[in-house]
Amino acid sequence: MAIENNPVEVFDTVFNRNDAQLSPRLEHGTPEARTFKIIVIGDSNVGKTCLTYRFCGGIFLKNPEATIGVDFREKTLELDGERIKLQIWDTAGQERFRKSMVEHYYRNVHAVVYVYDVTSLASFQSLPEWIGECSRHSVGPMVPRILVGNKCDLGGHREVATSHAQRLADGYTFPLFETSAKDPAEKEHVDAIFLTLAYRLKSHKPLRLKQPIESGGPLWYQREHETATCQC
Ligand SMILES: Nc1nc2c(ncn2[C@@H]2O[C@H](COP(=O)(O)OP(=O)(O)OP(=O)(O)O)[C@@H](O)[C@H]2O)c(=O)[nH]1
Repeated sequence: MAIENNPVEVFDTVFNRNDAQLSPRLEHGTPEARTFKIIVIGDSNVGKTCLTYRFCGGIFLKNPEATIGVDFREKTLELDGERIKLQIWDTAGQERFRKSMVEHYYRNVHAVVYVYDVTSLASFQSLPEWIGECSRHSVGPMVPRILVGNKCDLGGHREVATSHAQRLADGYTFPLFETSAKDPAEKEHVDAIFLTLAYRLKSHKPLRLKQPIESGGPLWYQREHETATCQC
């Protein structure tokens, strides 16, 4: 659900419904999918909207408008024979678009994706503030989180070294992914971000770190013996 109108109207139409209403019942006879709410947060312009579009729709949005309040997308996955629905809340990076709705982002959150832009040191330096904001809004320490460095296709303009990001991620014990919403070859890595969270939420098991697929290539994490198919 893209929210493009007056934020106040949007607030009324979306947020005054409870989570059950946000996850409509499936047709009779279809197994109900377990639903998890994932919020995607980080500075404006880091690519939060493009990452969620790449995962949910398989496309790259060239000229997305700045998110006002929140955009809301869903994707249903079948993981090891179980239907899992991810409600992905793409939140506004700009403070002026966040104020009235911030409490609602953090209500009943199951997982968090923190995004920075590898070509913007400032967006990386903001991460502790975003992480602190989650804590201030009672997102508990057991809520799975992932750190994502986006825009890896712009390698020549990189301002955040992988080693630097890895140190931060290790300090918080979050997995780190580096990827690009733009590069179609990176789609698998974008999917891996959300699938990693989906498996974690489904099983309540800790994430297990494995070696990056190619040394020097994008970092991502994979769980053994797990396969997924997506139903859009
Ligand atoms: N080169 C490159 N550009 C990207 C990538 N992801 C997003 N962009 C561009 O970065 C700009 C911002 O992308 P958005 O997805 O709107 O960023 P956002 O974080 O959602 O921004 P807000 O809605 O303001 O919070 C757009 O011009 C995108 O086309 C990427 O992986 N590589």
